[in-house]
Amino acid sequence: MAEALLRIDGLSAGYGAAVVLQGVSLALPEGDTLALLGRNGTGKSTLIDTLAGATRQHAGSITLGGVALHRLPAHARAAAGIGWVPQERSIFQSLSVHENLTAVARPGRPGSGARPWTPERVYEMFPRLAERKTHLGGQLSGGEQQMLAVGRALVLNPRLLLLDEPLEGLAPIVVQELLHAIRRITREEGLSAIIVEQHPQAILAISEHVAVLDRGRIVHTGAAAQLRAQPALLDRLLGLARQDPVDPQIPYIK
Ligand SMILES: Nc1ncnc2c1ncn2[C@@H]1O[C@H](COP(=O)(O)OP(=O)(O)OP(=O)(O)O)[C@@H](O)[C@H]1O
Repeated sequence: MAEALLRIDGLSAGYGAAVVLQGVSLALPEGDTLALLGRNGTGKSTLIDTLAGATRQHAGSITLGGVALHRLPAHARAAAGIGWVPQERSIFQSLSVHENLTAVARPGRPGSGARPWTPERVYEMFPRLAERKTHLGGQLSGGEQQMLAVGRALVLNPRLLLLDEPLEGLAPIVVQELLHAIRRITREEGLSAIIVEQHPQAILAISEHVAVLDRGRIVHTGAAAQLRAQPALLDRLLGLARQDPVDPQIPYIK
């Protein structure tokens, strides 16, 4: 891929002495979205967490816009351009929605040309959050907490958004709302993203690229549209029995 924003080379990482990811190499061009797929326990969250600096890296390099991310501690990675929405959402339960956003907001990136993300822009994207500005994080529904987690990552004005199972456990109507928002953020606003999801069709529909992990190694990379058009291959890569329909309850974005 030409002009990669993110480049991962020979990455091995895990927890303590345990190595989960082995020899992972990937590249992502600026403005594109990568769907990161794989069965349960294959290392998807470990890869996202490693980009955010929350695991132990044993080997390899990660560069973001030419900056050697792997040399930076976790707390410095937001300033380097990582906007992380972890699987457990991690919003501040005892702060209001507005305080959650203002507590972490950073100014836009000079020279990026992109309209900076502010709490007000997050409210435009998620009107439900605007209505609940003064509510505490802990009082929100699961869907609202996820919207707030995405909003908190956006106000960091990142170069790369990392979304770990953003649709997990949400009602179909909220899934649809979030999918539309994620598509706006990545397609219309052009923010680069890596999205881990258990609902492959939904996420392939809004991604340019796909990578599939199996037992900590990349077993497939390519165009998301191409894999989406090959359900048998997709099922095989995800270890699904052929007769299992892929996420039938999720309304897809066409
Ligand atoms: N904090 C941790 N300490 C030790 N091992 C862990 C930790 N988190 C995950 N693992 C192990 O790392 C491996 C990969 O887990 P990971 O969560 O990255 O998989 P995943 O593909 O994201 O799966 P899922 O879809 O279930 O979230 C698993 O064997 C898991 O048990």
